[in-house]
Amino acid sequence: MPILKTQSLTKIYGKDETEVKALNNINLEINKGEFVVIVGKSGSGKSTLLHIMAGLETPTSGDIIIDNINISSLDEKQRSLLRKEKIGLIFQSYNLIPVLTVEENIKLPTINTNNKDDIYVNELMELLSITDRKTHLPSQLSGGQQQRVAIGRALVNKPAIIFADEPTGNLDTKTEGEVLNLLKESQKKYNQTIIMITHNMEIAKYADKIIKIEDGFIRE
Ligand SMILES: Nc1ncnc2c1ncn2[C@@H]1O[C@H](COP(=O)(O)OP(=O)(O)OP(=O)(O)O)[C@@H](O)[C@H]1O
Repeated sequence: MPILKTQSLTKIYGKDETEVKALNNINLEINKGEFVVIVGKSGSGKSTLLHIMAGLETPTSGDIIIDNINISSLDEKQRSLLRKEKIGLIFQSYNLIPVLTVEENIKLPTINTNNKDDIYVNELMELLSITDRKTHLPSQLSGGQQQRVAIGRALVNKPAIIFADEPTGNLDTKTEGEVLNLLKESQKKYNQTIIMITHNMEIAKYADKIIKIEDGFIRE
């Protein structure tokens, strides 16, 4: 069953001589529980596609359907609620809140939800090996530890879909392996869908589906 579909998705930036067609008529179907990677050269449209599928940017035309809901038909408030409930986001820049501790950063997406599962927060911190840093601030952590906090924050609401833009781009090989294993464990346990941009063909090998983009077009 598809959890996410795109229909004739097109994104045009700029106008006239500065016009860039970043996405051209993209039709995709991604099933529940799939691990999907998006590959393609720099500037091919990967981030644009990921941001639009995650509801962070609007397409110029076309639709995104998540769990049978056409997100184009939602207003910003409804879209933000859907993101909170169904989507986890992991970016290369960690976007942690500097004045909040590790534990508070992880719990941030649970504010204003009924999700008050402290046992799961503790379990996540254990899995991420950051329990002993839970009262630390992001500035007191290494890059890899900060990324693990960002992953904890993305997973805390047990989202149906996790969007990740090169989540291991800044990590050493060992931490990269740990982070990927953690994501895969979570994916299996909660039947989550992972949609990840990567330049790393080793990661792409583990994917159920590879989406290749070239100049805004999907190449099968
Ligand atoms: N806000 C913007 N305004 C104008 N053009 C943009 C904007 N964002 C992206 N583009 C253009 O759209 C195209 C696709 O960009 P996108 O960031 O999606 O590529 P990418 O495949 O993610 O690249 P990279 O691997 O370098 O991150 C590029 O030609 C880029 O210059």
